[in-house]
Amino acid sequence: MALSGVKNDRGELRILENLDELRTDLADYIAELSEAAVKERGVFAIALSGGSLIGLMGKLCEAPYNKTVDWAKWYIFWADERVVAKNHSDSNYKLAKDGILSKVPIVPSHVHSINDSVSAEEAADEYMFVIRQLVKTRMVSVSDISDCPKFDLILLGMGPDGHIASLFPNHAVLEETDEWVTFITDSPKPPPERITFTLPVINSASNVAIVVTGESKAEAVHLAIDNVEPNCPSLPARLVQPTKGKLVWFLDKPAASKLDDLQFSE
Ligand SMILES: O=C1O[C@H](COP(=O)(O)O)[C@@H](O)[C@H](O)[C@H]1O
Repeated sequence: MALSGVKNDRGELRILENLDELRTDLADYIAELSEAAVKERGVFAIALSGGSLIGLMGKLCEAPYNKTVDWAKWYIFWADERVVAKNHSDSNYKLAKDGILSKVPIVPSHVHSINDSVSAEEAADEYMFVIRQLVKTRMVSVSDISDCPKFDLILLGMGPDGHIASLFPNHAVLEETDEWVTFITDSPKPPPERITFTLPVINSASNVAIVVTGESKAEAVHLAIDNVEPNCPSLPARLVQPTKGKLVWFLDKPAASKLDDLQFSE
């Protein structure tokens, strides 16, 4: 049985009994947001991450979602990408293509992955340009309080160190507020070269979901969500605070095991 509730200003928590329930709840959540965005705007602009998230989204390729989701209206982006060839096993694009995009009727021209034949800096600049064009045509909305794109949904995973997208703890990239997309060449987790959405873009989204499973991430979940002393100001996951949008955490029980005072109604 799922536990669900709101914790302080850290968003909605959904703690699922097991991975199968988490996969179903996540698929339902994405399908509902897709339907709402298509009804309101005619399109659904979704940004993916890599890592364990993609496997956890797998139910979207199964019934009923494979038939009921309006895939033709999806515009796909990446919240972060490793600067490797698209057919490299480290590529977040390849992970999503093999795991999801090749299994549902997405329009190929709606899939916006990075240019894998240029430097990290050029790839970030080009990606930002592409997003800018799609903001101009309103395929991606624009935030009314910042000049940032407002994605309908940004899906994030979180590493055991609390990193989200390619925003790592204590890294200067956390301070980047001028650009929508930036790059790093010294990622503490290989591969070193990556592009990433910046915090202002993540926090301008209409919806942000952080999907975390496993006991190895329980401490980072506690530091990201609970009122801890001293506060962890540079823990990237704690800096996800959508200005007007909604933040939802999808956790399995091991990932939630170190949270303080869980008082939820079942
Ligand atoms: O390197 C990355 O790691 C994070 C977390 O991955 P996970 O396998 O621990 O879930 C991922 O969200 C990010 O997109 C990826 O580039």
